[in-house]
Amino acid sequence: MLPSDIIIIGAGSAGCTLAHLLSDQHGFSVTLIEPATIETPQTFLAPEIDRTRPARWLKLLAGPNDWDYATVASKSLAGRALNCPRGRGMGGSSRINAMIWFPPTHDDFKRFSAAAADARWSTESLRSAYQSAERLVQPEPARWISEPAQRFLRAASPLGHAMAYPRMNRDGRRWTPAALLLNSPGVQTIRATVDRIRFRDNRAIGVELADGTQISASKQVILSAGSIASPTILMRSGIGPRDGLRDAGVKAWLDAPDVGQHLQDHLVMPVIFSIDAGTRFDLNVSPRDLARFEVLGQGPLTSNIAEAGGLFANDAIQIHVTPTHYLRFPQPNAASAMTIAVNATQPTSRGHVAIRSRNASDPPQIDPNYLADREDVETTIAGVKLARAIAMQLPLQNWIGPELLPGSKRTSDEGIVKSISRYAQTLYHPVGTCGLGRVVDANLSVIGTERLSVVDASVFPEVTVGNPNAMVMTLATLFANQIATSP
Ligand SMILES: Cc1cc2nc3c(=O)[nH]c(=O)nc-3n(C[C@H](O)[C@H](O)[C@H](O)COP(=O)(O)OP(=O)(O)OC[C@H]3O[C@@H](n4cnc5c(N)ncnc54)[C@H](O)[C@@H]3O)c2cc1C
Repeated sequence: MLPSDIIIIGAGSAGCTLAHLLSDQHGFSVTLIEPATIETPQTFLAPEIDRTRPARWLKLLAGPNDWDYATVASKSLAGRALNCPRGRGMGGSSRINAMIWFPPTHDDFKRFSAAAADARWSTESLRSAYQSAERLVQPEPARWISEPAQRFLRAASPLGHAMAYPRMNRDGRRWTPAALLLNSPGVQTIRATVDRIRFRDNRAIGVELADGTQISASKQVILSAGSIASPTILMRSGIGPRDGLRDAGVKAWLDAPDVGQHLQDHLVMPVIFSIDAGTRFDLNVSPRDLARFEVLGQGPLTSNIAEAGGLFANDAIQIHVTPTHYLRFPQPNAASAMTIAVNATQPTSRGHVAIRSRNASDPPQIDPNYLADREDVETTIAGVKLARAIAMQLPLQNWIGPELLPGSKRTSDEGIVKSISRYAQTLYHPVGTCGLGRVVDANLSVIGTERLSVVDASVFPEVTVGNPNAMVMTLATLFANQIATSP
């Protein structure tokens, strides 16, 4: 096989966007490497409808489209280990995510600018890259909003910036950046798992797949395997914290202590209220609603569940509202409920990702170190109180039922903390493990190497205030422009 100009590892949000831009707009030949989904006789049939209908996205988790990682057990979470889903297959985490399109804020851009310390990363350049990404995605406004979310929007508007979230959908159906590759003759896709990156001296020359096959690139290798896998591929390639790598049986040729460090994630606490069974959200829709969806792309099946929310308390708290019991839906016996879920937008706790061995099929150690910093606990408590305050506003107050979680008896801060430690969940936004200014420079090149870049959520210097996917695609767009104009 002739080497292409560029190898991209991982066909997720960043990888698909990059492959499209580098090939179709800038004329590079690209080899894109993405593992096949794990299909078993039991899981083979379900995913197609689950992938199409937004309301069924929770059904995709822990199935063939999910790497289905878990975090280490955490003391601050009452000894719980959390599921850590990551998308697998074309589209990556966009393939299984909640589809919320949340434009990065000006403060997000400022944080990236400061970390890059380079004129090409001005807030104006980032905004322009965002606008290009938005033109690719063409996010859709919500096509249907449940009654709980409608009431939330009216109740919460006086208290902050409440909104119905735009979606990464087309005609009311899930859309992922993998669709950008449907007419990309310059992109050759290989369905395989990358084991490691190959080097000549410190210059990346290609990759080795898990089956031992070697593939070469003549110009560049780009790592876009996401916040969990990208640092582990670097580590298996001998780039990472020397001591940690030695313990895993890998000799570090480049001691890079920050690889895998600074893991940051949004931890979400669901505040759950009972609602009347008549307004219960159900996946078993009527034939009429099924037809509405199939023919018009309208109706309850277009709900992404996390329909609305917004930023509150000077952007310190984000809210996601679902017309469901956050912890039980889509189980058929889940109580009729709505959830006002809250999270600190800029958590200060940091964790890490590490490899346990040299074996690519060994799941990594993931420790987000949630709530290690007291400030994150305080902000989450404030979020729970805010959710309760919103539930007391009209038109929710005279409609909503009793609080199920934390429960109206848990009024003290200690009581709320107990509930947070037992019930808080990942909001699925891990970032920062190959951080800009720490592991990669303003070219997104791995510091100490040549012709190797990381472009995905792992390079975020800080997590975005809102949901990160729009920023991931912004980064890919900025990088594609940089590479096309570099000598
Ligand atoms: C359940 C869920 C819900 C979410 N909801 C939202 C939301 O509503 N809005 C939002 O903005 N964000 C959301 N996110 C987060 C968002 O989807 C991610 O931040 C974003 O997709 C990350 O993009 P990425 O390119 O960094 O990584 P990914 O999209 O995860 O792509 C990484 C790719 O690399 C591949 N890969 C991994 N290892 C290897 C290997 N060894 N060899 C080859 N390929 C490999 C993976 O299979 C994957 O396809 C959600 C995430 C999840 C999991």
